[in-house]
Amino acid sequence: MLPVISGPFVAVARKSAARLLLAFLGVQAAVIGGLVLFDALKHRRRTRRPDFPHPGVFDGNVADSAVTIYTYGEDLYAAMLAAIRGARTRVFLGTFIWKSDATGRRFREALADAAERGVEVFVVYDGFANLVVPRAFYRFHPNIHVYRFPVLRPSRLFTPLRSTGLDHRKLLVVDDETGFVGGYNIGDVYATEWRDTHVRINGPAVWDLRQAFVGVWNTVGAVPEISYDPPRAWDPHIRAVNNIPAHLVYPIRGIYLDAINRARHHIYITTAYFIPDKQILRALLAASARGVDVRLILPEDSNHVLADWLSRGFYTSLLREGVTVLLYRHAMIHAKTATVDGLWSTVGTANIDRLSLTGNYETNLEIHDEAFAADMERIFGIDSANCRVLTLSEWKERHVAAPVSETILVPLRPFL
Ligand SMILES: O=P(O)(O)OC[C@H](O)CO
Repeated sequence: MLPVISGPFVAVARKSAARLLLAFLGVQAAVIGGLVLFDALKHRRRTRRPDFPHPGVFDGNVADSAVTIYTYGEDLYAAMLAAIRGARTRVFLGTFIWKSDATGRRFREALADAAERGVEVFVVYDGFANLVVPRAFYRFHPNIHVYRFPVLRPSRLFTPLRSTGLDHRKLLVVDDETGFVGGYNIGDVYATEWRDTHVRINGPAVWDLRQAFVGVWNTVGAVPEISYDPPRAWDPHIRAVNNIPAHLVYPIRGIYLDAINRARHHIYITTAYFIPDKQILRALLAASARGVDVRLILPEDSNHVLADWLSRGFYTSLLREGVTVLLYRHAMIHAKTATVDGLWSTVGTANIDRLSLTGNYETNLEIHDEAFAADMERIFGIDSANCRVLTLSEWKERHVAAPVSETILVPLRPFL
């Protein structure tokens, strides 16, 4: 029989554990403060060049739908605004970030003009992501139906934490004929200073994006309810895959895992924030170990210092297993894309981190088409030319404070 430990021993043990935890949290806070300060100082010397490569606009077809890939904000926004200005019946727009700058105003005005001429307009934007934007900016034309995704929902106190996500999607659907989805939020900085990827669809596959918008609109109780529209086709070559926290479904993580585990030749991933969970990391390492050419494009310095440091905590195991880590330089790369074996592609709103893969509302396209994958790989090649290849020997020589900081930040991985 095990001895029963109780009384003063338990109290002392509890006190020591609490002290240790507090000390660790203090060290963690100090490390984060130090990194933020270090980053701010580095920021002054960091060169951001507007002349980073713009891979261009790529037109093609997937099954019966026309698909265009955009890789530069100004080109994309021009196409989105043209679609809104040409709308005849209905516009659905969802965005995570909507800045109150010139670009933000252009979208607001185009939507107001559409509503003025009788087009039904539905808008969703995320409350948390736009906390810093004055509320007055979101005073829309009175005929526009608006849903501000709430920062706090009291009803969520009675539902599982995992069902409370942010709306991280960037979606536009016009007249059920034209749809857009990808990494671009709405704002000036994204128009010219960030490298990102978005896709436009014309044709039957737009139904998927319509359903992505309408399904969540109705699920969260936005008004008025939008009627269901049955699909005109069901094409396995292109489909939208939706994370819907309210339904506790997160299939985007699943399509990534399946595609990585199926890879035989190569995996090319571009992601703004790389904080994979154990299974995604293991799948990538296993692919590399079986001879698959695994390449990751990540920002050398993103706009989130903490995300960068958490990401760096994975570099040693990636490099040891032969994964090629390509660090995008002199501009932020915000794309969320991947191709596998020149056959499978995904483009969407989900980063490879927990927030996206197990937390937020997200929409990714999953595309099985060689010509589309070839265009995506052309883009990957152009982006690679703007990257620095990180080597294991260089990584091992980083300042001794770096691995210590990376280790101290490990417990934060599940939160980002
Ligand atoms: O959450 P994302 O991927 O849309 O990125 C947003 C930017 O980080 C804004 O700071």
